[in-house]
Amino acid sequence: PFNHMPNTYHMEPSDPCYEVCQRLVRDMTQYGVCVLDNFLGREKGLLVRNEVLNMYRQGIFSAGQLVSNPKSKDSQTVRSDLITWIDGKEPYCYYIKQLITQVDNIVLRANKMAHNGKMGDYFINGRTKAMVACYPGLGSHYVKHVDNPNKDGRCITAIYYLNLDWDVEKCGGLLRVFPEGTDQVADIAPIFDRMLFFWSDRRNPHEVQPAYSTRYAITLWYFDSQEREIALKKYKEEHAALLQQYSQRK
Ligand SMILES: Cn1c(O)c(C(=O)NCC(=O)O)c(=O)c2ccccc21
Ligand SMILES: [Mn+2]
Repeated sequence: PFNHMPNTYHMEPSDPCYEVCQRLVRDMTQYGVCVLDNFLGREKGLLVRNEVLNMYRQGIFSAGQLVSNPKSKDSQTVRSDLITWIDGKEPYCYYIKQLITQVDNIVLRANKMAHNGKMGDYFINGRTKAMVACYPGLGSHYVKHVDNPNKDGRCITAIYYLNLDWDVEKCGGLLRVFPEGTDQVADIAPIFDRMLFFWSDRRNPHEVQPAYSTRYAITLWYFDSQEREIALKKYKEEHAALLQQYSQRK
């Protein structure tokens, strides 16, 4: 979806997104994580938040995974995250689509302006749909994991948080990142209008700690063109082999 961007992209320092893109390149290169606060500004942030709340009220979110709570004897299940995937063309996602376009522009420009024309040695040429996630409180959480442990093509995770007046002491829901190669952890509160980027691979295991208020976020995963191409090829070969086996069954 990026062909609308001219290839030879030259960024004017006057361009408002210039310093944001510089920040992104610098932080990703140095830490592999980048936090940008007041990303859209309050007014636009609230418009995006309202769209997500309306989606939730309309029951558009599919039932999240049920995590049976091993600790409780009555095997009560703690409902975990609720998610829905959108491409932004849906009628009720006008402002979410604007957010997505804004993030696309920044990631693309950052990728192009990085020293050797690539950020983190990736060439970004696509992304997933947007995953809108809701943790319905009640201790719902997400266990420690790596987004892309096996080279499925995703190189950058981009998360936009929508939670007004979020107090981690009261509400929990902290994102804890365990950057590879250090004992230091990065604790990121899912506060309103905060944009977060991090490398999707094994460099950044992370967990969502139990949330006690409703916690909303919108996630985009950006693809490295080469890694994605190889992953798709492998996927097609595995698929063909499975069909072959199946068609030969007695
Ligand atoms: C709901 N949710 C997630 O919240 C995260 C995740 O890491 N979130 C980090 C965060 O919200 O701060 C995920 O990585 C994830 C992956 C697949 C399906 C659902 C998922
Ligand atoms: Mn994750």
